[in-house]
Amino acid sequence: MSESFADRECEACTSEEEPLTEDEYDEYVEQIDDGVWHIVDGHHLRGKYSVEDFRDALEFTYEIGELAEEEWHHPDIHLQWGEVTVEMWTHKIDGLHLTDFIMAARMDRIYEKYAPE
Ligand SMILES: C[C@H](O)[C@H](O)[C@H]1CNC2=NC(N)=NC(=O)C2=N1
Repeated sequence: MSESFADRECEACTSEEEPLTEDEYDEYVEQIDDGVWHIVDGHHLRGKYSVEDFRDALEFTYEIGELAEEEWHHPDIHLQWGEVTVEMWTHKIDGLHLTDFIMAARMDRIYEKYAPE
């Protein structure tokens, strides 16, 4: 079985790289296709996570932030009672990179302990 995206290393990207093509991101999104993530305008990933309340949203957001700092790859995060919405793309190339999908898979792994019963 191919290595899961959550276990892959984030690849540092350079501004010389091109954003992923539609064929590439349609293939990659299958690896994280869990009802959370969708591709928006071929430009970024949007993930909507349901959580119990505001406290869980805050704690989940903090853990995502720590991951972003570790990997030096940062999402936009919208935090509200019971839901955290994440938007992920690579600023340097103004589009999607493999790293964005790896980060999404890592966030899904963090989410496992925040998913409501
Ligand atoms: C200077 C530049 O912002 C940094 O190299 C990092 C910071 N975090 C980042 N996060 C994301 N999503 N894309 C980037 O290109 C990026 N670049």
